[in-house]
Amino acid sequence: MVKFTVTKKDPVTSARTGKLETKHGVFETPVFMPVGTNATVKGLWQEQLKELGARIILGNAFHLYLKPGLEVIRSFGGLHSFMNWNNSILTDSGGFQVFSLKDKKVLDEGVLFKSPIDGSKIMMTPELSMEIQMTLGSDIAMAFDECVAPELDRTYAQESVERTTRWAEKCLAYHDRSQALFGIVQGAFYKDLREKSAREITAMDFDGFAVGGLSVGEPFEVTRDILEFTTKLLPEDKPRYLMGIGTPDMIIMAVENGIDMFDCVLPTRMGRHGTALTWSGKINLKAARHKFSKEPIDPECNCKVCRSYSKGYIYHLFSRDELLGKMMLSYHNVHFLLDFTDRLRNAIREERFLEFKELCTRKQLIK
Ligand SMILES: CNc1nc2cc3c(cc2[nH]1)N=C(N)NC3
Repeated sequence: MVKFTVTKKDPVTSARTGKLETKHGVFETPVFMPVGTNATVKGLWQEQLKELGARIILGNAFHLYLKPGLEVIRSFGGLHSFMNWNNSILTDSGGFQVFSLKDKKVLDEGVLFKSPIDGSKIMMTPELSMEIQMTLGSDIAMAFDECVAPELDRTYAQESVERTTRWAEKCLAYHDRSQALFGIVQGAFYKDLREKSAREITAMDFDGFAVGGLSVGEPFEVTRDILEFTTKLLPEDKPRYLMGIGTPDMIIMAVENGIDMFDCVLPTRMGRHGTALTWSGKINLKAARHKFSKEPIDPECNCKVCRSYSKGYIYHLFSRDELLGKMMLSYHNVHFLLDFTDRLRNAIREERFLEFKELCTRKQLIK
């Protein structure tokens, strides 16, 4: 179970702060959740995540079911002890991952696909997704949903919303509620389908609600328009989670519309490719202009990397494709987003949300 309370509402926008309690601790929202797909946030040790202040991370039912598999996870007594992480974990249901596979068959009882690991045939059903997440023992599990490519026609999008609703009912029927269970609202970019999905999903007894199917390459204005419309249809007293976002402009837009939780692979993925998030925008540490730089990545950042290492040194590490460069940027980027979210939360608490948004615009952190 999770206990969620709204602690402060912004007087002008739908932004709010809250407190979310799981059996692995209490943390404040809005909260950024680093993604740890294969039981690791790539490039960081659990101790580093802790020192950065990460209070909840993501795991993934699909990936962990394929490897190491339920037998291993069960023998360790669940994901927390397997990876020695005793803060909170939210596990995604596999909905998004399965739909990213090219050769799959969507049936009413679930999705038939070939394991990308050994080619074996697997039928991922709502029940199996629940079984996996209960075995993982995460604090928050996600319903098994169908994520459709936005360009699919409206007819298919409607069928998909109906399937997601039926699968949500099956998840609730099967789940033993030993962990919190969140529903996911779909509907692509059709407001009437978003309304239908939100009405059907929020009528069910979920502990929180996610908005799925956004930030999949659509223009920022489309994301904002659909998000603003959909979030207003979600209950105020339960956590609202926008899946898969994590750049400053998306975070500000999501929180302004009343979102409490968000996750993204970007900080570590960008880190591995040499891009650093800073308070004056992104910089590419593979660019030769940094070769002689004695400066930190970001003079406004107080993370361990910025306190001890220069851009010239990190440029060198990337020029030799050294592991340490990737690890340092991953560390810095996760710190940046956690720190950004902390400052955003404080701004809401002190009724300075729009001022903070204005500051981010001036710094060209957001459009
Ligand atoms: C852009 N990234 C992203 N969008 C998502 C959307 C979803 C998701 C994960 C995502 N990650 N997981 C689901 N179970 N459904 C919707």
